[in-house]
Amino acid sequence: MTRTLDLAVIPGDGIGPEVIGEALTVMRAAVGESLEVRETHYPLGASHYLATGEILSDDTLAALGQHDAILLGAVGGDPRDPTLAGGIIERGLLLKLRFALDHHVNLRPTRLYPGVSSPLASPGDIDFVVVREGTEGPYVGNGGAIRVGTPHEVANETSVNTAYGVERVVRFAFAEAERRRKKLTLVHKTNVLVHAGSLWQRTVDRVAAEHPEVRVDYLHVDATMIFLVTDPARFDVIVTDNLFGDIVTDLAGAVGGGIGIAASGNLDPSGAHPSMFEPVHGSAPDIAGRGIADPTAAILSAALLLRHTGHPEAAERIERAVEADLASRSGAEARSTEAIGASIAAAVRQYS
Ligand SMILES: NC(=O)C1=CN([C@@H]2O[C@H](COP(=O)(O)OP(=O)(O)OC[C@H]3O[C@@H](n4cnc5c(N)ncnc54)[C@H](O)[C@@H]3O)[C@@H](O)[C@H]2O)C=CC1
Ligand SMILES: CC(C)CC(=O)C(=O)O
Ligand SMILES: [Mg+2]
Repeated sequence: MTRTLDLAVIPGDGIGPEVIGEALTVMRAAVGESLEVRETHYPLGASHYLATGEILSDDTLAALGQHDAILLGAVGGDPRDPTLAGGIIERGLLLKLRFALDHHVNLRPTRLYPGVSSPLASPGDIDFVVVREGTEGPYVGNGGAIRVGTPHEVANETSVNTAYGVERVVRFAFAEAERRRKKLTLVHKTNVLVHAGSLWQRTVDRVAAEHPEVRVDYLHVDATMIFLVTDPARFDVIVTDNLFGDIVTDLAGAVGGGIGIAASGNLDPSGAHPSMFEPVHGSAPDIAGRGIADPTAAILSAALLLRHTGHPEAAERIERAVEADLASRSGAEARSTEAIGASIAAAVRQYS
C-alpha cells in the first residue's frame, strides 16, 4: 500500500523558490512510488505581502498546522525596503510559525563532507549538531522603545527564558548526545547575562546527572566563535538559546563548507504540530533570480524532513547522493541551481 505524506510547501522569497524547486525534484526522486507526496503550496513571504497585504492569516496558520510537515525556502525581502521595516515578515511569518507550531528545537547539523573544502586551513573532522532553542530568547518580541527618534531614545529587547522551555530543549540535546559521541557543550554568556545564564547552567547541571555517560562542557559564546574556527572538531552537540544559536549556525555553516549546504529542522518533537524544515540561509536577495544559488541546503533539509516523518530510506538516498555530488565538485566548474538539483536527483534514482 502506498503511504502518503501531506506536505506544506512555502517557497518564500528570493532564492527560496529556486532552491525549493530542486528540493522537491530530489524528494520526488527519492520516494519514487513508495510514498505519495501530496504538496500544498502556500505563497507566503515578503513578495506575497507586498502584493496582497497578507503576512499570515489565522486561516492559513490553521491550515498549515494540519499538514504532516512543512518545507520552507526562505522568507524576507530587501532589508532597505521601508514597507518591510520592523522585521514584519521575519517576525510576522517565520517566527510566528515557529512559535505557533511549538518548534522549540531548532536542529542544525554541520558536517564537513568528504571532498568539501572548508575555509579553515586544518578543519579536522567537523561533525556536530547545534540544538538551538526555537520559541524563546530575545526573539519573542518582548520589548519596546520610548522617545523614539530623539537623542533620549531607549530601546529594550527582553530575552525570555522559562524553566519549562529551557529544560525541554536541554533534554533533547542530551538525548542527541547519547545517540552521538556523548559530548554536550552549553554555549551562553553566563558571565554577563547572569539571570538567563544561571537558568541554562543549572538546567544543564541537573539534566547532566541523568546522563553520566555524556561529557559536559561550557563555553561563552564569544569563545565559541574562536573554537569554531580553530578547533571545530571539539564539538559534538551544542545546546544554546535562540539568538546565540542563530549566530553560531551561520558560522558553523561557513566552516562546514558554506551556507549553501547548511540544513535545518524546526521541530516539535512531541508531534503535536508539524515540524518545519528549511535551509539555514535566508532569501539571499544579492543572488536571487540568477539561478546560481546552491540548492543543497534545501535538499538536505528535505532529507531531514523525510527522516523525521518516518521515511529514513528515502532520506538516506538523498544524503548519499548529496555526498557523492559534493565530492565531485572540487575543481569542477560552478553549476546552476537547476543543474545541481538535476544531478543530485539522478544520483538518488541510482540508489533506488
Ligand atoms: N529562514 C529564513 O527565512 C531566513 C530569512 N532571512 C532573511 O533573508 C534576507 C537576506 O538575509 P541575509 O542576512 O542576507 O542572509 P542570507 O543567508 O540570505 O545571505 C547571506 C549570504 O549568503 C549567500 N547565500 C545564502 N544562501 C545561499 C545559497 N543557497 N547559495 C549560495 N549563496 C548563498 C547570499 O548570497 C549572501 O551573500 C533578509 O530579509 C533576512 O531577514 C535570513 C535568514 C533566514
Ligand atoms: C528571522 C531569523 C530568526 C531567521 C534566521 O536567521 C534563522 O532562523 O537562522
Ligand atoms: Mg540565521
